[in-house]
Amino acid sequence: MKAVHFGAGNIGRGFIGEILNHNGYAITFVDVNEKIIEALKTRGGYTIELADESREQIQIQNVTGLNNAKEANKVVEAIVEADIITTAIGPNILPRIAQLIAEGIAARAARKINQPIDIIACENMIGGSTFLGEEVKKYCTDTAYLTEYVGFPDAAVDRIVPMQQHADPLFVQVEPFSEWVVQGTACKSPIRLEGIAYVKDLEPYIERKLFSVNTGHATVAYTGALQGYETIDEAMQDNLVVIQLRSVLHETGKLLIAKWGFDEAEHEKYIEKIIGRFQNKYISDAITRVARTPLRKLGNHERFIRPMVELTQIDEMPFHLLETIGMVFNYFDPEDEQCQELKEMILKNGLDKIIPEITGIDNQKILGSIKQNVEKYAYKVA
Ligand SMILES: NC(=O)C1=CN([C@@H]2O[C@H](COP(=O)(O)OP(=O)(O)OC[C@H]3O[C@@H](n4cnc5c(N)ncnc54)[C@H](O)[C@@H]3O)[C@@H](O)[C@H]2O)C=CC1
Ligand SMILES: O=P(O)(O)OC[C@H]1O[C@](O)(CO)[C@@H](O)[C@@H]1O
Repeated sequence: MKAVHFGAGNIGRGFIGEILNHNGYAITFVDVNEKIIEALKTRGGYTIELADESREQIQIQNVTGLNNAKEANKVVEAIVEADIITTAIGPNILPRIAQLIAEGIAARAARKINQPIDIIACENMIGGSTFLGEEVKKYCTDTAYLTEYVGFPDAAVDRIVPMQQHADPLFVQVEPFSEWVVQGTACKSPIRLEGIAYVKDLEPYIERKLFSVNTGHATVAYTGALQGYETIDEAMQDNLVVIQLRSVLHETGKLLIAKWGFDEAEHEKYIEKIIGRFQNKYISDAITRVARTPLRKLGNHERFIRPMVELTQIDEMPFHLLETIGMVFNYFDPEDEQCQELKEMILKNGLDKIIPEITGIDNQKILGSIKQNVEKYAYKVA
């Protein structure tokens, strides 16, 4: 059994690789990072370590790598031979790999491969695989083959894998918790992997994960940055940060319970578990990683804007989410291109123009509340 996985980064090696390998797959990782790809090619394996007191190590074997910038033809061949394709590359990068995936699918069609295949995007994003499917379709001439034999089931992937700084470029330390949920009804292949929960309706799961784990983690990052911290563990020792986190999670919790009928007591436990995960003393996670690409995180369907807007639609005013949104607009990491872009947009066009542009909101009352909070936290952009 063969898998092709795009993105040999933290979650790719630290979680997707583990599940695929556990199910007996030989994995071809596809990435543009030459150092990682070379190491995968020469060593054919790597180590995952659990970030808890056990420090348990899991050996991943039977892997190799391909550099899509230099070995596109080989990637096409790997897609022809694959039984499953996965990605963990970043939502913004998905359109950049769509053409190559389309070429691989065209090659499968030309060789009359009638074994259906699923392509699962494991990104922090609602509808990630569906989005990738639409991008791939733009490059497909034989859309009938695509429709019949290729599935793009959406997925929610949950495991905190921080930035890795080890002498071994492949070694990856991960939190012990993990969860991978896939929309089973959208699968074209009969393959079912151990370690993946296949569900009929993914929406409640992806929203619960994105609006709790990711909204929460990002809240810690932006509130922590405001307080001058550099790591999540530092920030989590500050009561003000934890109070903001808990308040935001109770706001999104209210929405999730009202919208999807999650049990209130169970959701409370879910929130507390997440807070415990952020407090993991065996992980030191950079605020810059969790707060990265703020323009993307301010998008209409993303972790802050969507729950905030939906809460207003059920007559709730999410003051804490609005505060965090104010902080995101003011967050600045000189190494992050999107921070630079956001800062330039604010300085050049002003808040009244850019807030609706970035968030996709047209409700004047909500726009006014956002502006108020951006101004309240205007500590860097001035
Ligand atoms: N790290 C985490 O804890 C989790 C991350 N995710 C999601 O997984 C995705 C990846 O995140 P990470 O693994 O943290 O990021 P990462 O930066 O560690 O990995 C991304 C990989 O994609 C590669 N890449 C970038 N552009 C490429 C291109 N054009 N072609 C081929 N490869 C390319 C990079 O070289 C890198 O190795 C994101 O969408 C993130 O939201 C989801 C759940 C957990
Ligand atoms: O900014 P992105 O790409 O969503 O990735 C960062 C996120 O990944 C995670 O580590 C796991 O989902 C979160 O805790 C964090 O918010």
